[in-house]
Amino acid sequence: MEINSLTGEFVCAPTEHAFLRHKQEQTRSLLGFTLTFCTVFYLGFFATDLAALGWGPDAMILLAARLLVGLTAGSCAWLAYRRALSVRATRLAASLSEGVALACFMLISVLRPAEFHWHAMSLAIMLVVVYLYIPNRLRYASIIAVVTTVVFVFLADRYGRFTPADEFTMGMLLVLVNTFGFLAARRFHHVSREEFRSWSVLKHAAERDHLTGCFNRRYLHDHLMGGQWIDRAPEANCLSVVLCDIDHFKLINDTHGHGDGDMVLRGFARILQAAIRDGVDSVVRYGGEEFLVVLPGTDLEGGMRLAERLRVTFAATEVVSNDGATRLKATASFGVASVDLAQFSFEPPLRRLIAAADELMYRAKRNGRDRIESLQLA
Ligand SMILES: Nc1nc2c(ncn2[C@@H]2O[C@H](COP(=O)(O)OP(=O)(O)OP(=O)(O)O)[C@@H](O)[C@H]2O)c(=O)[nH]1
Repeated sequence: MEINSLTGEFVCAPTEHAFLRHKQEQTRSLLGFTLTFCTVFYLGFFATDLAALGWGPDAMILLAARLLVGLTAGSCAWLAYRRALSVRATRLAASLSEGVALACFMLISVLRPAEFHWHAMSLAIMLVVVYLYIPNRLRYASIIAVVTTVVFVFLADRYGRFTPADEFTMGMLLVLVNTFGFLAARRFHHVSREEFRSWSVLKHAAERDHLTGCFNRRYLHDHLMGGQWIDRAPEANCLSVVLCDIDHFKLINDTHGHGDGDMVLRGFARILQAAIRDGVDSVVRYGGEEFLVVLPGTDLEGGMRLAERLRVTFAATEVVSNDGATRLKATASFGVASVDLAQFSFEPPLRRLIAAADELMYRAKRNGRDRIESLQLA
């Protein structure tokens, strides 16, 4: 999870995407709040246009410009609050509001040329808001801020009444604001990603089994038992589970040692994880050498097909021992239970399915091991 020191983003695109999705709710509400705040102030500052220009055609032009900013930023704020905007749409709303507000600011500066000193200070404050308060990608915020600064300096040179010393001071001020804004924003992006990295490590440690990388019992109880498996397949009309247990595992431990036993466990877990659908199915280390596979949207036939594939693959797989000298082979027994969710009145179904699959798995053991027993729950 490396972070790019210039952009403040994760180098790995899927990690960056996961981070943005994780933060999206917070980003949307921050965007809504900041744009509302900016809209109120932008409109309120019409009072300064009146003070400078009085009621007249120029003041009316600026009123129209300020209303346009209010309309754009206000609509984007409303969308951010009310609609589940995507990451891309949120950035577009931020960039659009910034672009319109800064373009109107240029118009204000040109129509009030006597106050370019004040405009330079106002621009400095607006750039801080662009870099730090309106949530946007750092590279977009930087481009908007730098382009605005260049246009403003050009207009100040053309319409402002500056001495060369004033012009130099204003240029230095704007360079300072852009540099400070960029560095502070980059630091903020970096820190929030570091937080996400720590959170991900803790989450992984809390939910996963250290030896095999499969989900642990805590995850099963906290996330799957409560019915959250449905989030992974909202359209599912059936649910299956496969409970699998390595045969005579104690013998492997006793013959080859716990280290080699661990290698067999890891090898089995790898086969299970490679066989499931990413983001839909879950593999849980249920006990010592017992694993549970939860399959939302898979019927009994699908569950049995998967179990057969797992059985054959594991039986054919040789696990190399820790010292590389021995090739270990093992088999596993499987219990497959399935339920048609439309016909099932017991809540929650997963608990019942696991109990049934456990019974079936022990039946497979009694009937000779390296086999599958299955049942459709009525
Ligand atoms: N190496 C290793 N062994 C474990 C781990 N967790 C549990 N075990 C061992 O797994 C073995 C399970 O043995 P049993 O429950 O008797 O089952 P079995 O020998 O597989 O026999 P059947 O299930 O009836 O085929 C025990 O010896 C446990 O000590 C682990 O993380 N690593």
